[in-house]
Amino acid sequence: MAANTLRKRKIAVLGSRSVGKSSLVVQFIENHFVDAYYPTIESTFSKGVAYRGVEYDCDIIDTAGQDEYSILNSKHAIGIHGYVLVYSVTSRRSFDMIKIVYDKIVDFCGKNDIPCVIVGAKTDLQSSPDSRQVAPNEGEELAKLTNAAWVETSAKNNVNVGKVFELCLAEIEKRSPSSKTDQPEAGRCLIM
Ligand SMILES: Nc1nc2c(ncn2[C@@H]2O[C@H](COP(=O)(O)OP(=O)(O)OP(=O)(O)O)[C@@H](O)[C@H]2O)c(=O)[nH]1
Repeated sequence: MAANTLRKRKIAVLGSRSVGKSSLVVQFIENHFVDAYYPTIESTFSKGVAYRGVEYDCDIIDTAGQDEYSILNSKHAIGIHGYVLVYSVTSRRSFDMIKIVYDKIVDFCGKNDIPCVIVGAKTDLQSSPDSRQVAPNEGEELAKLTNAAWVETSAKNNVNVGKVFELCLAEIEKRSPSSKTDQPEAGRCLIM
């Protein structure tokens, strides 16, 4: 029982509407791709993920799409160990939203080293001319700026989907003061 709770990790998936957050999560959890678009309200999925020989019990929270005016829901900051921030490589606007969402998380958590993975989704669409609006090096640059990991994916073709969550666990674990705790930083009380 204690061993299980030690390895519980909560990951929130955030980003603009329709960038492919649910498709990424559904492909990861259920191994299939949904072509239709159903706007998400919020869903939580659980899955065991092995990382470096350790099995983590991950809760993955698929959120409703954000825009610049959305207020960060405290449920998506308190008790969250790591973030997956998704943009579509076919949407410059969704890429610009990543920094806005990241800054909201930083403001909410009161610290600027947040375990996160920035994901450029829908790479299978880049083959049609002019459809790619965000170059890979822009994603990499943003990841450097935010001290995050970065990867491009296609939920449709199941490219790099598992890697997203492995990278997220890596970002969480490298900041973890001790593998003996399951309390995320944002969930702790700070007595001033
Ligand atoms: N070609 C392609 N289409 C994708 C991919 N991922 C998602 N889509 C499509 O993009 C649309 C939106 O995908 P969703 O996964 O619902 O997007 P979302 O970010 O969860 O949307 P919200 O719930 O509104 O925030 C759907 O029609 C998906 O089929 C992908 O990797 N490739």
